[in-house]
Amino acid sequence: MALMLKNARVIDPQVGLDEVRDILVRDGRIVEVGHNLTMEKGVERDLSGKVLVPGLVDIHVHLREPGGEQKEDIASGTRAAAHGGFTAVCAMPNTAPVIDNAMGVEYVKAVAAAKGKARVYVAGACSQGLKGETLSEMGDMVAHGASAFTDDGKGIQDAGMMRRVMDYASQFNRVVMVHAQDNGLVGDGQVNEGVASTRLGMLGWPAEGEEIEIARDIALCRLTGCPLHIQHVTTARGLDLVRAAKAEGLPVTCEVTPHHMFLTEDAITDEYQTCFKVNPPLRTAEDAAALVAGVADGTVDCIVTDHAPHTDWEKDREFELAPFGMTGLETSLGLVLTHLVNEGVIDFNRMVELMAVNPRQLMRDEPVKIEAGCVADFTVIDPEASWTVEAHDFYSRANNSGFIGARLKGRATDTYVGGYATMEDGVVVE
Ligand SMILES: NC(=O)N[C@@H](CC(=O)O)C(=O)O
Ligand SMILES: [Zn+2]
Ligand SMILES: [Zn+2]
Repeated sequence: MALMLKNARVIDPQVGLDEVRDILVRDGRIVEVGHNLTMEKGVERDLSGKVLVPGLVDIHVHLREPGGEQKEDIASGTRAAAHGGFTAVCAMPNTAPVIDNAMGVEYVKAVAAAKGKARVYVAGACSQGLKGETLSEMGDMVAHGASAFTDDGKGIQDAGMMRRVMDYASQFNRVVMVHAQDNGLVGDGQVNEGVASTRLGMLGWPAEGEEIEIARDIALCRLTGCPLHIQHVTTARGLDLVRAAKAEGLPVTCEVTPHHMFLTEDAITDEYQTCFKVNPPLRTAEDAAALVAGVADGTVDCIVTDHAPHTDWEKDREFELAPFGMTGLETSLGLVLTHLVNEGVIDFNRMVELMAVNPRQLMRDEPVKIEAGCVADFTVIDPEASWTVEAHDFYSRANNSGFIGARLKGRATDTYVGGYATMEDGVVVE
């Protein structure tokens, strides 16, 4: 099938493009990028006033299938992705059962191929059952299509075990993505340790509970040479550690989430809103500002959502008993456009690097460039659309966003995966 996308402002830093262009697609790939293109037969769309970029990729998403389908499943989670403008996501392995062997990888891939509305990269666990004790079947998982490794949700407590994970993983050209959490320091921490934990009278989660593991894993990266990706960095000093590692030339990358950039510990009031209970916790305004600065100066490699859906009945209870996590797929782009691009903190080119180019590279996938021959994965953005985040608009099965009611400017209107629309005019295509 042929597809003609006309008159969008096409932005792609990989090919130095920021101009109005037409794009002709056939059989899932770009055939031509130019002016006044024509075709004989196919679907034509006029995208005047819209911005078209390489399809956005979120490499930190909890799709919850298998085992957590009451929160989300691969069908609903990838619909939320398409609705948020994402053409691909990386599914975290902390499901039930844990994705720690080839069969699990094959299962997620098969369901995604049958029911998904986005490409799904599968991250395999580093350790069996996320227990941090015995290596998972990494080689077998890579042979069956695993794109990266992580024990997300859990920090690997033992440094020797972490060293074995990195030694072993380094032979497969896959990145080890780490959830930096020292259990001895974090314990039953609920919120950031300091003003928030004192004010709310809850157990604190110190910044050091994250920073010490970041420092340790950077040292192990130096020892093993294994590419290391720090997940959801939340503190100024944690980001400084990554900055120094990069300056040293180590293969270290990192990600930040919109909620850690645009919300702080001050959001949690004496109403104890569980939608703000996330792992790692919301930090101080100074930390959030440092993350934004890192996004602007190049220290941060990717913006990810850590989309962590939960049911209303799990979240609607005492703060200490509610699970950690908030959703993000359907608010991420709007938040980044509103708070970073529209404010002039970053431009569209940098946004594309953070949300499309670098994530694909970390998944060891081929680049998607807006040039002939490349895969036709696109995100189309209306930069002028003003909208309010409302739970009833979500395609996700879950409502646990910390941004309900936020006024945003800019959103995805159309999403294309392999030349097929997964969202058109804001509606997910069935
Ligand atoms: N981020 C969270 O608060 N929760 C995640 C786990 C994780 O990403 O560490 C989850 O699986 O719910
Ligand atoms: Zn995590
Ligand atoms: Zn996560």
